[in-house]
Amino acid sequence: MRMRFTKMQGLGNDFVVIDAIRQRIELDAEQIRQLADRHFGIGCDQVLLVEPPRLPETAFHYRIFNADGTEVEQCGNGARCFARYVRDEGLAEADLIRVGTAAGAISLQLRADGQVSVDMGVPRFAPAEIPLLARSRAPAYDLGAGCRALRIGAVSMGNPHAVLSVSDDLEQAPVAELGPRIERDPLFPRGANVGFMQRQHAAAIRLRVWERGVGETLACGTGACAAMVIGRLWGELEERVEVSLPGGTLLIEWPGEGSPVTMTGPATRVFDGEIDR
Ligand SMILES: N[C@H](CCC[C@H](N)C(=O)O)C(=O)O
Repeated sequence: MRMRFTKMQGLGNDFVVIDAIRQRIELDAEQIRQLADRHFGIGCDQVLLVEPPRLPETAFHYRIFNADGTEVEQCGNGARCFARYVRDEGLAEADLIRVGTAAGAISLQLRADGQVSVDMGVPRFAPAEIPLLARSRAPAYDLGAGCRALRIGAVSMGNPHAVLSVSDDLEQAPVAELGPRIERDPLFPRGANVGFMQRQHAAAIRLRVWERGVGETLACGTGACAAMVIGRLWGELEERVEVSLPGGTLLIEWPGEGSPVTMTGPATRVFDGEIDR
């Protein structure tokens, strides 16, 4: 049976977007892995499903699957692509689109300049997926990862994030070595995305992210939000921060605790296709 899809990307974090409103879609973890495979499938970091709404006052349900087949709670770069997709496909007319996710509802704002702003919701410091935070609200934690004690911040953007501050050259950061170890550390029973943040000044950071269920990606939207929030809690960042990732730059705004985080950046359609499934 043929399935239509659209390949999209947000700062090089790439997606296979599937309309599950006008197509009947049933995909198990193995089929997701096959679609995401960069040699035997289409290739992407995440598969995104566009579904009819489930939550009140939302226009769609937005489902996210990592390349390893796991379904997750939130994806920031994917949210911007979701907005662009439903608009281009004529599934939505409004510039402001409210969608439901496994982490609750978020608002997507299509802007006149072609970028998309997303209200990513209020960061959570004592969520079930990071029980460590329930024990203490200190924004920084010492974590013994092997022989090195690391200073680490942890926050949920609906999905779990660990954030490490890196003082020296970000290109030399041990992303491939420490990323998977922290992703699977018992402190994060549902796994974690791991951000390596280098502060440039109070309004700019550089960031690399080892993503749960994928590995290092060219950009991570929720990771950019998490890093900015932790940096701000550490008293090092202002409320508007440019986050430079290997794939490009996001603007992250957060007034402070109890307020939602806003992420602004691009969303690009790459090609449409069909695949047998
Ligand atoms: N790997 C993430 C999901 C995708 C997040 C990322 N692509 C973004 O833009 O936020 C997780 O397992 O929570």
